[in-house]
Amino acid sequence: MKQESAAQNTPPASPSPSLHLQDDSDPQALWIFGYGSLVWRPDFAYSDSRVGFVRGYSRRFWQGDTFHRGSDKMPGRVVTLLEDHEGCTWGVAYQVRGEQVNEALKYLNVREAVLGGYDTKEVTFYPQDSPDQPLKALAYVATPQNPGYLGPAPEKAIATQILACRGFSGHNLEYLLRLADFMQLCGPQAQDEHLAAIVDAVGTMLPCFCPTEQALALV
Ligand SMILES: N[C@@H](CCC(=O)N[C@@H](CS)C(=O)NCC(=O)O)C(=O)O
Repeated sequence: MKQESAAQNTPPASPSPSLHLQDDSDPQALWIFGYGSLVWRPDFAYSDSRVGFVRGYSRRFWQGDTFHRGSDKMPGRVVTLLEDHEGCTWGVAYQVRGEQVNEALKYLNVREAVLGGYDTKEVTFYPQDSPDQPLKALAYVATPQNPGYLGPAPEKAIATQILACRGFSGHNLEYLLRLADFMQLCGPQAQDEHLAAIVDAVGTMLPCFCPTEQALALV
């Protein structure tokens, strides 16, 4: 999906991201952008949510995961954001307010940073229903410097890895298919060729891995 070059806000790391990301309309509010498991399992209290996208980033299954969707011996693959001037990544932004802000940040620090190797980054989020009114949001991004980063691989190899891995939050295939389901719901304007190629590769390999009824039991 071609996008005009996005002005990318890359703020310095901030120990209190909410100071940089306050919602002008509600200083107590903070928006958190989810583009992977946060899309279907935020698991923190929030006051509002919007489907939409961020420009200047592409989603990639380039982060290893040895806890939620994999193990030390067989790391799974989960998503991160890659800076890409022509990129556009769809997801969900959640608004947290008042007490919810610290609760969400404490929870996500453990889930994303401590257990997942993600770091926080300020992004500009465009709500699907009002792209002319973008919002500042906090995103959790796994950079190449984090120890769990796996980097690029052919989509077929990524599919093979996903089919073989599971962790404390479930099978890696569930992670892939729930994200693919979300993208279907976003409509035809939401494209993710990387995700679609991995889903296609899984579809061609799944019958070789196990009969359909066993495959359905995986997720
Ligand atoms: N930060 C991305 C990716 C988050 C993600 O998938 N993180 C993993 C940590 S490795 C996770 O929370 N997994 C929980 C699960 O797989 O259910 C997002 O905003 O959704």
